Amino acid sequence: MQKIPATVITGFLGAGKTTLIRNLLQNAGGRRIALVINEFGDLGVDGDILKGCGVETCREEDVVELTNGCICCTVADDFIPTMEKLLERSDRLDHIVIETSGLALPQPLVAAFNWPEVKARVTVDGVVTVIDAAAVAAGRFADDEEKVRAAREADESLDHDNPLEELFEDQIRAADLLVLNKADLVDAQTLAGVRAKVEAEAGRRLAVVSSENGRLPADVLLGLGAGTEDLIAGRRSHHEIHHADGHEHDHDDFESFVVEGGECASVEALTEGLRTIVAAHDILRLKGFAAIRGKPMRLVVQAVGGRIETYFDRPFAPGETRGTRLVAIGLHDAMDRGEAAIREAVAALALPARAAAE
Ligand SMILES: Nc1nc2c(ncn2[C@@H]2O[C@H](COP(=O)(O)OP(=O)(O)OP(=O)(O)O)[C@@H](O)[C@H]2O)c(=O)[nH]1
Repeated sequence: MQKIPATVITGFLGAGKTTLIRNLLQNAGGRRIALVINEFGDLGVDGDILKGCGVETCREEDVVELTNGCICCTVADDFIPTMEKLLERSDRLDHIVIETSGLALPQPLVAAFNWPEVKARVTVDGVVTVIDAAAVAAGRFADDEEKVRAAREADESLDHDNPLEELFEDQIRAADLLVLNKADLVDAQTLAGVRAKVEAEAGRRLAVVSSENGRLPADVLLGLGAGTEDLIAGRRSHHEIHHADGHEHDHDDFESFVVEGGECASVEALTEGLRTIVAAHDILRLKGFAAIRGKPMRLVVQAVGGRIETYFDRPFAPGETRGTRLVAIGLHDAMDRGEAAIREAVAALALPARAAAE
């Protein structure tokens, strides 16, 4: 029996994984693709967006959402049973695509393909790591070396591990293909610099392509034939190197919560308000849905750092609450400190209830 190929799409929060998958589904050339989507945070935004993308070959039953924690930590409880269920109808599947959460370490997930139940039937076609070229160029994943040096001088015992930097490096190390996405936001020279940086980080030769909005032919993303489950032991993460004692990997460094508010006056008012909130509280990622007075459609809201995008995707369903629901993700300390203020500020963006009802 031929094994079903599975592609793991990974990359940091907001790098463009869902956008790339959406494009892939629209250009799948008739392939029947099942999607497994894992998100950090309790709001299934990516699944909701992909289910609503209107691609005929992507049926609702082919999209499985895993929102019960980060996929790399719930492999046994969630991922293996999900794969087994998908395989029950494998005769109708050409490919499986797995979108990890932006905070996942790909290594434990890929290693899970060596579990006998899965290994007999599926092979990892490749790990595709999506990189936000603009964020790399802006230094989001690198420490300010001057600051680190000063902090170390002040306290020699300081254990330097920037969680963003580590995750970024681990996701690159796991890759068979690197996608330098958001190429539209940087110039050619900057893109070349980003490429050199990630190639150096990978420490081995691997394919690198650039993209705008994840637009790449399906043949570039699928059919790598890497068999990554057999290679992953040689691509160890920082975590595996530092915690060989079996210490559980968790996501203590990051935190997420869902914030809610009422209808807003306009897209501009909402966007400006959110921009201020994101900056004031160092929110890394904010995404979800909102309602604008007088507009029957639901507004999708996507913030990656200070860059905010919105679009209306579908009418509110009868009985569906018209309001703002956003998942906010950031470093644990910043989010803990800011939670009450963030909730209050998002709630304050809404029109007074009476005006909203008018
Ligand atoms: N300018 C620009 N924006 C992009 C590009 N790719 C994605 N985006 C935007 O970046 C934001 C995040 O994109 P997503 O595809 O949701 O990113 P993600 O990696 O799935 O995010 P998480 O699942 O939250 O980790 C959205 O507003 C996208 O429209 C690109 O190539 N250029």
